[in-house]
Amino acid sequence: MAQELSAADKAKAAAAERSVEFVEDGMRLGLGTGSTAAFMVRALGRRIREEGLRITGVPTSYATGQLAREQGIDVITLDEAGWLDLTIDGADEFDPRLTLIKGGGGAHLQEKIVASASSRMIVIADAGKRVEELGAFPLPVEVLKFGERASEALIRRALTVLDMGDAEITPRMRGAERLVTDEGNHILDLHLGRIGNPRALSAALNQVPGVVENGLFIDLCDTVIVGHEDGNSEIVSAQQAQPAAESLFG
Ligand SMILES: O=C(CO)[C@H](O)[C@H](O)COP(=O)(O)O
Repeated sequence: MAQELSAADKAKAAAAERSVEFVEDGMRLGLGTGSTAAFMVRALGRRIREEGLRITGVPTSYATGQLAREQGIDVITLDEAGWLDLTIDGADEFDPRLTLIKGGGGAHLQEKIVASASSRMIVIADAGKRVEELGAFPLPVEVLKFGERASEALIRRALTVLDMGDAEITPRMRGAERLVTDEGNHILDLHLGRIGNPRALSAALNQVPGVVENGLFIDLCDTVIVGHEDGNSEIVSAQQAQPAAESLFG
């Protein structure tokens, strides 16, 4: 017997189900990571089994890759795909410009590379992820293990220059151990409260030697599908959206 979904999962499932309506036969897809993205991967699996949908998928984490294979998706690497038609992923926060904080699941590095190699990025989220200003959710920064304390000190200096010097910085843990990302790195979470200028912050963080990537996604997402607990979903478009692939260098 199918298990009854919690209210929160109903909202995630509603967004995920709507998102796979954007998927067409033959597409090369970026497959996001997290609990909402997992609903999307399962919904794709259903379309493959029921409609014979043919797609190839590039997962953004080891976990998503495993689930995608179980669902019958033809999994390839990003380098094999070369270019992606669409990436569908979750997010931890999105603001009215559809700037995102991602990386709650520790996968934002691969997620950002995949989204940046896609013609389009659609985010699926429950309504609780919608904010007027980013920053209540801690901003993940992936750092090399080598010289991590030195990198953290420079991150602190960058935050101070940007008037956020008081922010707490905490190491991402998994139980009693440091979380190690799929790329073998650590994550530092920045507890900022509010991020006045995401672009300046992202640029400053990525200047620090040892920082691999931060969890701000700027001008990458053009559409958010918000799922609601009653099973309905709503499409939110950015006022000034750019195709994902054009956002970095025009
Ligand atoms: O960025 C992510 C993983 O790195 C996730 O997409 C984000 O954390 C949202 O996860 P969930 O759908 O479980 O709330």
